[in-house]
Amino acid sequence: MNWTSASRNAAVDAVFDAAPIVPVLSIERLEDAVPLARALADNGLPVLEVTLRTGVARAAIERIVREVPNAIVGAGTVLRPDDLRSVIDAGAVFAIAPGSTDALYEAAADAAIPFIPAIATASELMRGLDHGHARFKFFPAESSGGIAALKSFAGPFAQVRFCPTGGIDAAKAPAYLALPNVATVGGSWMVPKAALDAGDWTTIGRLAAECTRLRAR
Ligand SMILES: O=C(O)C(=O)C[C@H](O)[C@H](O)COP(=O)(O)O
Repeated sequence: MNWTSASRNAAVDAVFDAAPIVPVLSIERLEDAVPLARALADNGLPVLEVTLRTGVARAAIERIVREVPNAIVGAGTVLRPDDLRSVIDAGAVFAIAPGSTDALYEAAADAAIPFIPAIATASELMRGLDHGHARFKFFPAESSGGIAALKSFAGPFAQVRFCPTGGIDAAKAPAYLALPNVATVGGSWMVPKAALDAGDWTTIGRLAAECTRLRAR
């Protein structure tokens, strides 16, 4: 794919606009991947960020892609060009990073799937704009200025849309979603570790359903 700014923005917007909240997942046991993805996607959160923080992450992406057709599966914690290539092979439909590097921007320029870099400062954002990106994860959102920072970015960078992630929970998400430059919000609060460890898909499904009501404000 030879991305233009417009085609990349459109591809990322299709992901951003598919759900108000993006669960950020850290899957330790491969057998959890499909029931977890179903609990989320069947309760209104189809966009999933499966982080490459665990050994089974790529295999988890493959399984979810194969067995949960209503999920929109992306890979998170993509740090290097090799990560990008391997998640494309696994079937991820988007890739997202906690930051941004020249190496990743170069690898993303002709990658088969859209890449969503993260920024925390105006200068990082401007480097992304130079590479033709106008859709970013804002990470780590809460500790990088949160709502106030996003309001400040809206002035000079009116064309940019964000997915703030990092330190956000159900109580904080509505104020982010109310900002015109916030498309969707990432977070892990709907997958509490105790529920995941216990295979309590009912609780995770209920928390996911609650996320879909956060946009109604
Ligand atoms: O691993 C990555 O690529 C990340 O960007 C980190 C995650 O986005 C945050 O860990 C979000 O998690 P919470 O703060 O628990 O909601």
